[in-house]
Amino acid sequence: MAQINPSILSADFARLADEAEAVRGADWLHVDVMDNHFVPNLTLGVPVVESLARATDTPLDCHLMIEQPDRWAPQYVEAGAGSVTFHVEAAAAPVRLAREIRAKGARASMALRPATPIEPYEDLLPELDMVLIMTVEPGFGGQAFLDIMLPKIRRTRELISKHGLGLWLQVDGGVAASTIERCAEAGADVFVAGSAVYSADDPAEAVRALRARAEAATATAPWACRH
Ligand SMILES: O=C(CO)[C@H](O)[C@H](O)COP(=O)(O)O
Repeated sequence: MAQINPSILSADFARLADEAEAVRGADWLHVDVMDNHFVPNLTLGVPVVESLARATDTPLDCHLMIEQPDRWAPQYVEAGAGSVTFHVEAAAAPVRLAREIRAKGARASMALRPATPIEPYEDLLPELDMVLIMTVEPGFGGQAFLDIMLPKIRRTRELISKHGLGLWLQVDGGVAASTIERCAEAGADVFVAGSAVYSADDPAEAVRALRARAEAATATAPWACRH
């Protein structure tokens, strides 16, 4: 089943509880944590995640675009995140970090910037619950989808299948009605969408429409019935 995770980067930060409610029916709420070091933008931190976790029933998928994720990621699990994604480019000890996130009770996920290949990290896959392939340079919403990431999505899906793993494959950046089918056909099954959801008149309906497109595109894919 395709999962749609609206990114609150495109939401009104003064009304986060209402904006979470506006996408009721979404699989997860994608929370972009940026530190103005790993990426040139600054968003929110642990206290906001704690408040948001109390304010919504939708599980939180925290994407840490920060330096020193080894130090900070466990705190996001304690704050209530159900899934925590760290960037492998920033992690000092990714295996230890993934194990710590899982041991604390959350799903562990590794993100790759557009210029980072998946192949060097093949041996890490069994330690993870999800891989996030960035389809824009991380830092800002509303950017154009990078088509040149499609081969990396395909390659990552091949490696997941080769190892017989059930981990999810998430894409983030420029995901919209015009791009989601290509991502799904390439092997993605979890889709982050910010502007495409929050700029819609009815964000909950935008989530349903994106999910229908992704599911139609992957109906015949053998990996698409894992969850
Ligand atoms: O991680 C991100 C940016 O670094 C955002 O989640 C992403 O860009 C979503 O926004 P949009 O769907 O508008 O591209």
